[in-house]
Amino acid sequence: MSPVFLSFGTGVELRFQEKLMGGSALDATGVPLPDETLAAARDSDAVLLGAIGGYKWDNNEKHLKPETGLLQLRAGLRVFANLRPAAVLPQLVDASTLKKEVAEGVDIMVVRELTGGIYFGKPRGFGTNDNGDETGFNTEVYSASEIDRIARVAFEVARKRRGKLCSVDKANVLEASMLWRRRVTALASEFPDIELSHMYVDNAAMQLVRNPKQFDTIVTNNIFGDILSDEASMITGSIGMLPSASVGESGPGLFEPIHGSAPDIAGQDKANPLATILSAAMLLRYGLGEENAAKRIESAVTETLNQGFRTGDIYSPGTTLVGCKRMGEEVLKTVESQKAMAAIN
Ligand SMILES: NC(=O)c1ccc[n+]([C@@H]2O[C@H](COP(=O)([O-])OP(=O)(O)OC[C@H]3O[C@@H](n4cnc5c(N)ncnc54)[C@H](O)[C@@H]3O)[C@@H](O)[C@H]2O)c1
Ligand SMILES: CC(C)[C@H](C(=O)O)[C@@H](O)C(=O)O
Ligand SMILES: [Mg+2]
Repeated sequence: MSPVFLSFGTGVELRFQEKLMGGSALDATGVPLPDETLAAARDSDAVLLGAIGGYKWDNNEKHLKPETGLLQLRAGLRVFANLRPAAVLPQLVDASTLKKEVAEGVDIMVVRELTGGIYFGKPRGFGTNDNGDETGFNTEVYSASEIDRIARVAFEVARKRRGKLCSVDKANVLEASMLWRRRVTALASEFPDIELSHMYVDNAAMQLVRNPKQFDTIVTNNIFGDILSDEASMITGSIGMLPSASVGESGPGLFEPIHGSAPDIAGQDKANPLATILSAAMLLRYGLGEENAAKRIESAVTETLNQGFRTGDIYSPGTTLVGCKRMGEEVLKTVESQKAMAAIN
């Protein structure tokens, strides 16, 4: 596709290129992440990713799965730090499955390690044990430097928030977690202003629904971060609300909703587009340093919710049920009217 230019009304002009990955890339090229896509992503200032996956490719061999393409993209861009904010918007308290007094005011940032751990550790594969029984195996492995770099990001993130960092691990059982806890604890002396705590992941999963307000910033490994961020999303009302930003030491960041392709509702105009729209806001903020443009998108989302528009996943009585397309159009309308207001003032 040829580049598309978009004027943003804040003095920001973006040039877009669309590239295939995941199932669409598999169908068109036979691989989930074509070289051309990775090269274009590396050559960009930031990458916005649509959710991948679907039943059609679920039984593919591992190297031909859409998910493998996503892991290759994350690794290829070296975006080891995945920020997943889960904040309960006042307009959506009623959409939370938790009681109002538990959900109200929750504002958590999950800092998930994204390019290491069991997702990438070797050895992995299938085999046969001494009894002739088939096995499947993966390896949870972290190096000290991988832990240090994600912990540093998390301490810095906590510093810009409420100064509390909870490191989540399984150090009562797993060696990789024992090293994790030791390194995070050692780093704490560089951040004396941050209140560091540690929690086992099983307890953290429970505490997130018991009393989520106790959390400010959470730092954890790849797989625990995957699971806990989905859990945290439900406190906010829906996984359809949660954006994410993945960043590395240099190079473009990767911005994507935390949800998947929602194949159970595909083609029904039901999906909530706000997680993706809010990922675009994160792209502007963290990827391009365009804070004003990011705020403009976020306030358009807030305003659209204030006007009462809701997709099915965040619907509550008294609000207006709309589909995915209409929700997107309403956000766009709000951006346009804010742009017009800004031009008048
Ligand atoms: N980053 C990604 O691209 C990503 C993330 C998670 C899962 N996946 C892939 O997506 C596919 C489906 O996985 P899954 O069903 O476990 O997870 P999913 O996140 O796609 O869906 C889980 C549930 O949440 C609902 N949901 C998700 N996004 C929604 C939205 N925007 N609005 C309303 N409801 C929404 C779905 O309808 C479903 O009931 C799989 O192939 C999986 O590998 C991709
Ligand atoms: C699709 C899958 C590879 C991915 C992950 O496990 O990281 C997804 O669940 C996510 O949370 O982005
Ligand atoms: Mg996930």
